[in-house]
Amino acid sequence: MILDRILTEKKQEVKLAKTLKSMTEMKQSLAALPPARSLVKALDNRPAIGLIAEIKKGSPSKGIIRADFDPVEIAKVYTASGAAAISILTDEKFFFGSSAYLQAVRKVTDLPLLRKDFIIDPWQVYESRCLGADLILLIAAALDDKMLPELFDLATELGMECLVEIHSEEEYERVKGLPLHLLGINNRDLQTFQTDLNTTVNLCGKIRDSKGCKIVSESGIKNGNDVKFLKSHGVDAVLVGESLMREKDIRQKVLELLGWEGVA
Ligand SMILES: O=P(O)(O)OC[C@@H](O)[C@@H](O)c1c[nH]c2ccccc12
Repeated sequence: MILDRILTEKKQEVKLAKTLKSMTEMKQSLAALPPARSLVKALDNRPAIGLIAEIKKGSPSKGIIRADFDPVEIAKVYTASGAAAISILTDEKFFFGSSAYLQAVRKVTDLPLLRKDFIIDPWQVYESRCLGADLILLIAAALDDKMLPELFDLATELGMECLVEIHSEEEYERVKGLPLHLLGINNRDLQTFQTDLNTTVNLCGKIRDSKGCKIVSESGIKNGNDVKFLKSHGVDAVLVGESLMREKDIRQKVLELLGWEGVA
């Protein structure tokens, strides 16, 4: 499965990266950073559903999604159009991303930034904070029951929030003991790459009563109707990449997703 291939590569990548920059060095530079921004607070402060707009050049299943790709310009449009946060893919090998995109975007927006990568090692949590991330993604399927809480606690200690991603009820059972603030439900099946918004609907029903955390529906969200549908099932925010990246007029698409069509 693709996730196994990605994780094998990621382990190698982190091993090499650790030889180039030490954890001690990163710890020292943390003190100079401004505090991380809270996505939970940003979502609390808005009446409508929150949009986490993703900067995504490509993916393993689709190849290059947006050839004319300028992450800084895209971030400016997202910021000016009402996104609640920006997600930035930093994985190079499979998602055509870069840490440099995150650093560049940090300079042009005050929105919370989610570092979207395969975080499997504490070293990457420090690195994320140093790059300017406010939140990190933790994928339940990529982490065992020892590493998941360890990375979660470390991120919290560094002032960041975690978006904990699940795809099934079994995974929910594994993560529900954490002090979750943001629970991501990935509509994409990583074996088949198919997306099905009912993944969110089905899991939402089970999670809603037992948890006071924000629910973020991720992947395969194509238009304003999809967002309305998810909202009607109690979702607090949506994470959208591809359908924004395929648009010429990104601002218009953000407004459509947020249900403000015609406002601009
Ligand atoms: O491009 P989409 O279908 O709108 O999906 C965005 C986002 O959910 C997706 O990029 C994603 C969700 N979880 C991930 C984990 C790793 C890499 C990527 C992802």
